[in-house]
Amino acid sequence: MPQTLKLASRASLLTRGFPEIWAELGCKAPVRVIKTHKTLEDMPGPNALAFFTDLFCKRGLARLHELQVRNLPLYGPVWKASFGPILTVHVAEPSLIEQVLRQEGKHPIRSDLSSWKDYRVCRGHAYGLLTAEGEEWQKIRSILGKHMLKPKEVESYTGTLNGVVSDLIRRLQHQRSCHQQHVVKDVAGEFYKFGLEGACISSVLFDSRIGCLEPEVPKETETFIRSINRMFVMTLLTMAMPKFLHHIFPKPWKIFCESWDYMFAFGESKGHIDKRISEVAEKVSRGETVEGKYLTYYLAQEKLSMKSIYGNVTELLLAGVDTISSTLSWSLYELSRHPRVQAAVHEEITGVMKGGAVPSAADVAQMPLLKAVMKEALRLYPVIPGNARVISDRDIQVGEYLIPRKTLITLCHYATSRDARFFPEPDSFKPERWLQKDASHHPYASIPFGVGKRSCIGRRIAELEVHLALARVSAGAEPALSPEGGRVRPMTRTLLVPEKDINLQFMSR
Ligand code: HEM
Repeated sequence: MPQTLKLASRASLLTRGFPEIWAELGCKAPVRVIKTHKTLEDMPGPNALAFFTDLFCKRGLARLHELQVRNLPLYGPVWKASFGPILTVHVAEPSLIEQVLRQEGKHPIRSDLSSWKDYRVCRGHAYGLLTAEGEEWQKIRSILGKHMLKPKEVESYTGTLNGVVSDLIRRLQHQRSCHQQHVVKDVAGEFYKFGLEGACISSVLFDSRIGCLEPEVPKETETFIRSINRMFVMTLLTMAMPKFLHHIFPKPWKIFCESWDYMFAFGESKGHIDKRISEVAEKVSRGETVEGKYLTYYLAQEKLSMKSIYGNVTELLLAGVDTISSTLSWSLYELSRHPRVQAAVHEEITGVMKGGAVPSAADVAQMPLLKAVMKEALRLYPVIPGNARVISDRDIQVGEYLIPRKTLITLCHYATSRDARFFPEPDSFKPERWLQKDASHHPYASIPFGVGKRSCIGRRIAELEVHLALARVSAGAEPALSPEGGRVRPMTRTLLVPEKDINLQFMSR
């Protein structure tokens, strides 16, 4: 009974107002509505020991995305869990994710507990757009946003990107010619190199090529990609470990720092940035017009310090590699498993690219099914399965809970994008669902690029890059699962990536 009363009083609306005073003044008493909320204490969730056991003893770190799906029916759409020293509130309902994002404020914070930031502080490196906060973030965002978010600006990268796609096609042809059954092993590995060479990376950032897609891949490219992988593996581990454990078990933090060291050194030591900036400065001083678009140049134009430019370039390099690779790998993997969809996509592409081997951005705009393939791949395999927000200046209401300021809030995108209420047959690859107007698609159920001020700044470049590559690869060859390849599932490595190699057979059309 006391418990019932307690709950009733929490959930009820209390009205008070000293009516006699208002009556004396000849007015009607205002109704003051005081809404009470549930607190963190009332929130359900796995106990710390169970969660810890799940994470460290049952390969839970790699299955974090699955835990989202498992916990939703157990605890409801909002639950709390301790991730090492960090208490995090999980939100797994689109309307509540929307509620969080609508309250994120002027300078949204993704996570203020990141080991990424600790590393930068430790080494004296500057923050880039991914890690910067407040006014600093706003400044970089508005410089880069001018060139990365405007459709017309992004379209102008088409030629450069198509050049990189041509190299990718040559590289895939070379790889498959080395195999009797035309199999390309570990396509994600190939698309890593494509990501690194592509879009904002070498061409767009440096306006020069770095040879990732040559038959002989430069050693430093391989090391750079390996460093990204190792850094992502160590990110969750170093965040989940309380800081004092870094001294007792130093290896994860050491590997984490060494990986970042290499990534920072990559841009600097190769001299791309300095070389390009001084070339441009010389041209400007001679009164010549500067051609070629690359983001480093714009950052330098705005008089950002070299330290800040290195920080940004390193983070942009990083942001464009796994994301592009995973999206392309899953798209082709699912097309290989669904020959009927593949045939329809091929018909669409050849209908638009009549006779022409290289599509333009305008051509891609006429390929709704191809674009739906990318959307569906990102719904099933969102590269960032659980994004985060920290609202630092005030408590916010999320559903029936009042979340104290500075709480880490995990947005469970993997769970919402596999929720049958919003996507019937949620585990099936059905790109056509994006072509129908369906009221059940809540706009926040599948948001692979995030929404709002802090959403992915590379979205338009990434979409163009993936669409151009998918169109060319699908036009020229028929991807199929390699005879020995089985089902490939996703795993969390901070980002969602294929658990094992995806090996695809490419038969010429
Ligand atoms: C399919 C590919 C991609 C996906 C799915 C993706 C997804 C995301 C997501 C979910 C975020 C976090 C958004 C948020 O917190 O609300 C993000 C942020 C970001 N992405 Fe991407 N991304 C992709 C490709 C790229 C590329 C190619 C670049 C580089 C050109 C890039 C650069 C960034 C940057 C710099 C941020 C941080 C933005 C900020 O904090 O203001 N992304 N991305």
